[in-house]
Amino acid sequence: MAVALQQVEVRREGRALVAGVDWEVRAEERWVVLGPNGSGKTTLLQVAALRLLPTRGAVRVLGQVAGRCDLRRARRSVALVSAAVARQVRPSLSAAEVVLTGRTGALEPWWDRYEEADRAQARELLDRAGVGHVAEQPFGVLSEGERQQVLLARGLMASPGLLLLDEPAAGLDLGARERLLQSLAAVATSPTQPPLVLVTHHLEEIPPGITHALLIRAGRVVAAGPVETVLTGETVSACFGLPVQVERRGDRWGAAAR
Ligand SMILES: Nc1ncnc2c1ncn2[C@@H]1O[C@H](COP(=O)(O)OP(=O)(O)OP(=O)(O)O)[C@@H](O)[C@H]1O
Repeated sequence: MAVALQQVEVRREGRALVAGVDWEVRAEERWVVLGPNGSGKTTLLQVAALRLLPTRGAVRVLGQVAGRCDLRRARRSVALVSAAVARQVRPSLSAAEVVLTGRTGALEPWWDRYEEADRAQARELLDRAGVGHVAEQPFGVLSEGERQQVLLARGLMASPGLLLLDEPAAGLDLGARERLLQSLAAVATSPTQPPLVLVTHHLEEIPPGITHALLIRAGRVVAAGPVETVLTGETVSACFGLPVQVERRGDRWGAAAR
């Protein structure tokens, strides 16, 4: 079991941001977490990333029990790709350095020593994502689409046991989104890659290979399970609070108001 949450609750300023969450992610599963703005998706991802301890409930990630393990060590096996990570990166670092430092989750190349094999792996990850040509460019000048590919490569560089992505396709144009979804699908469909959890607002941003979905509204789980049973008009309407029609076209999803 990669993630096991039992009755997890996170309270801030007297308010429950998430409550009563039971959720299990197995090694072979690839999850999408969907929900409206402010429903608690990022909070839940932070808990699964061992970056946030819940106020109540039990959290076990990759065999480590939160509150009973060395969190700094345990966190190293969980890669988190998010806008918060992107903001921490020094803009003058090259794309290749951003990926390379992902090996240990460092923010500066001088924090660690790297072998030639590490540098080669960073280059290969960028090539595989189709952004090898920006390897020597400063991260700060990259387009949003290139940046997301670099951040995904950085996450994979750590050879994580769990890969968590918070809204990776937000703000991307159609082409950049489709290229990122291709990279994500390659990870999601590979049996040698770790379990993956991807947070999004849009069914159109679900990459091929996603097997399970968790729908959350106002901090509570509306539905969780295999995509075929969870991504229906009824549950997605309940989650977003408006009547929507859900469509599946091949290995892609879509939704529109009814
Ligand atoms: N540290 C905090 N203190 C108080 N409230 C917080 C804190 N962090 C988050 N919140 C609130 O918790 C709620 C859930 O936030 P969260 O970021 O988890 O939602 P989300 O589903 O990821 O939202 P979005 O889709 O808009 O990114 C929001 O109402 C937010 O304002």
